[in-house]
Amino acid sequence: MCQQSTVPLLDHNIVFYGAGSMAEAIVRGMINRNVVASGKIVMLNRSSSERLAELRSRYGIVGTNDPAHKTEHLRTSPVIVLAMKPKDAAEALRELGQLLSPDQLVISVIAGLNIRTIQGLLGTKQPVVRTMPNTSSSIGLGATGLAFSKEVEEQSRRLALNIFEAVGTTTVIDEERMETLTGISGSGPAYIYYMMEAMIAAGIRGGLPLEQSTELTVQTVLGAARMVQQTGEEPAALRKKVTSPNGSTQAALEVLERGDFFETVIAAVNRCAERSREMGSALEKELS
Ligand SMILES: NC(=O)C1=CN([C@@H]2O[C@H](COP(=O)(O)OP(=O)(O)OC[C@H]3O[C@@H](n4cnc5c(N)ncnc54)[C@H](O)[C@@H]3O)[C@@H](O)[C@H]2O)C=CC1
Ligand SMILES: O=C(O)[C@@H]1CCC=N1
Repeated sequence: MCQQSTVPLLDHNIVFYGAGSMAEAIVRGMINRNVVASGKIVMLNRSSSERLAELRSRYGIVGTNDPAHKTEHLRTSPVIVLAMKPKDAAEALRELGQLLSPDQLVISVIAGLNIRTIQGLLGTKQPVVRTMPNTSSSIGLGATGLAFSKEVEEQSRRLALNIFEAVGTTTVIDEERMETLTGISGSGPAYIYYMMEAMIAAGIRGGLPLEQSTELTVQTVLGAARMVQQTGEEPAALRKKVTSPNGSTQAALEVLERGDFFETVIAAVNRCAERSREMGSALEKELS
């Protein structure tokens, strides 16, 4: 299921446990889209007060790393978003499990960490939504995959979908496919940026100023994505329309083929998925 829609204002407090890039991307998107009043967003970060001050002034959110406030928010907020790195998750979840009551919804954005492990580390059969968003959520163009534990009731399911629909599209999948999805849309923006870096560099090496090379690259990527979206044509069909027989595009694509571009991208997606599983397994070991 893929959809994008405007949603009603959330009336819940929502705690972001970990206030890094991904948490900020979602918060920024939610505030931009007026999904929730900024005063209802609480961001907890382990170390840096500077980071929290920056987020408070940028978005008007409530940010704290005071232990008593943190405990109070974690105890009482109906929705808690786990947004720390996988390496920090086990400790945080063990601590969190002591504080939760059964109706609090836990939403995780952590790569590789599966629902069974989340519940195991919490030590409770908490309703859990496992998600994989991406940083484009910050401009409302995210793509988020979601899987639900069986404890998640319809209302909470809707709530989680509302949060991520507000910052882009949502795709509900079987949890077993979450690593593949991570390889495509979770990490995918980085591959596109890498391709853009190379195109910009090529423009500069060919004598274009940085600004022009960047503008041409950005518009090209944007236009290509929109063409696929708006024409409904397959990327391969659109590619063929650019490629005149024996022309310049064909010559360029032959170079990409010689570099095994297609299979290299697939190998990158697969390796990303495998790495997510490795991170998940490391966390699963914390259970024993
Ligand atoms: N950056 C991305 O594009 C995406 C990231 N993710 C997932 O999001 C999670 C966060 O990633 P980033 O935001 O990139 O990392 P980050 O390193 O920017 O942010 C994580 C933050 O969590 C804080 N933290 C760690 N342990 C904590 C604790 N016990 N209490 C409070 N705060 C704590 C850290 O101080 C840090 O500021 C990861 O698990 C990653 O797998 C998912 C999708 C995309
Ligand atoms: O690199 C990572 O592990 C995270 C997961 C998806 C995007 N960034």
